[in-house]
Amino acid sequence: MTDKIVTAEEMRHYDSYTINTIGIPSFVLMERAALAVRDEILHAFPIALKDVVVVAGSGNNGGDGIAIARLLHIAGVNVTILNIGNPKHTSAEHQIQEKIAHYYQIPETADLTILNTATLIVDAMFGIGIDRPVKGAYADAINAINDTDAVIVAVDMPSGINTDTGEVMGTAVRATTTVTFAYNKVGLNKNDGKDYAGNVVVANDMGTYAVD
Ligand SMILES: NC(=O)C1=CN([C@@H]2O[C@H](COP(=O)(O)OP(=O)(O)OC[C@H]3O[C@@H](n4cnc5c(N)ncnc54)[C@H](OP(=O)(O)O)[C@@H]3O)[C@@H](O)[C@H]2O)[C@@H](O)CC1
Ligand SMILES: [K+]
Repeated sequence: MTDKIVTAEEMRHYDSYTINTIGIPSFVLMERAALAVRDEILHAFPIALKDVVVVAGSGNNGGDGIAIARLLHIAGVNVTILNIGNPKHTSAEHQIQEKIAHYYQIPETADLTILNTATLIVDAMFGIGIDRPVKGAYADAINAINDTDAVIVAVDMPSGINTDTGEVMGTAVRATTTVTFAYNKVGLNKNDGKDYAGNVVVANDMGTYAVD
C-alpha cells in the first residue's frame, strides 16, 4: 500500500518500465485495470446496474472502457458501448478490445441520446493521455454525460481534467467515483479535479513497477 501521488509523465514512465523492461504485456495491465473498475461498480453501485453505458474514446482509456463493458456483459449486466473517439486514431490495444467486444456481441452506438437512458455511465474517454482542451463532439459528449442523473464512474481520470494540475481543459466529467490505476494522480487532488473526481478509489494492485 502506498500513498504516492504521481504526474502523467511519472505514470507513463512506470507503465513503460513495467511493460518494456519487466515484460508484463500492456494487455495484462489493461485487463487488471478493467477488473478493478468492474469490481468497484458491482460492489458500490448494485442498484444502478439496470442500463450501463460505457463512453469510450480512441486511446487506451477507451480500451479500458471496452474491456470493462465486456466484463460487465459477462456478469449479466445490460451494457452498451458509446463510441465517441476518432476511428482513424484508435490505439492498438483499443482495436483488440473492439474485436473481442464484437465477438461478445456487445451493443455499440455513436448516438449520444443513449445517455438519457443510462442508470450508470462509465467515463472512458480520456485518461492520462489528454493533451489539449476538449472541443466539439467530445465536449458535447462530456456535457451530455453531466446532464444525466446517472451514477458516473470515471476510468483513471474524469475526462477533461488535467492529470497534473487538476484544471478543467474546456469541460470535464463530474464523476461520482473515479477508479484510478496503480497510483493516485496529482490532478485528482487539487483545483477542480478534487471535486470532479468524486470518491477516489486507487486500484493499487495492478502490478505496475515504480522505478526511478
Ligand atoms: N499504459 C498502460 O500500460 C496502461 C494504460 N492504461 C490506460 O490507458 C490510459 C492512457 O492511454 P493513452 O496513453 O492511450 O491516452 P488516453 O488517456 O486514452 O488519451 C489519448 C487519446 O485521447 C485523445 N485525446 C487526447 N486529448 C484529446 C482532446 N482534448 N480531444 C480529443 N481527443 C483527445 C487522443 O487522440 P489523438 O491525440 O490521437 O487525436 C488519444 O486517442 C490511462 O489513463 C489508463 O486508463 C491502463 O490500461 C493500464 C495500463
Ligand atoms: K476517463
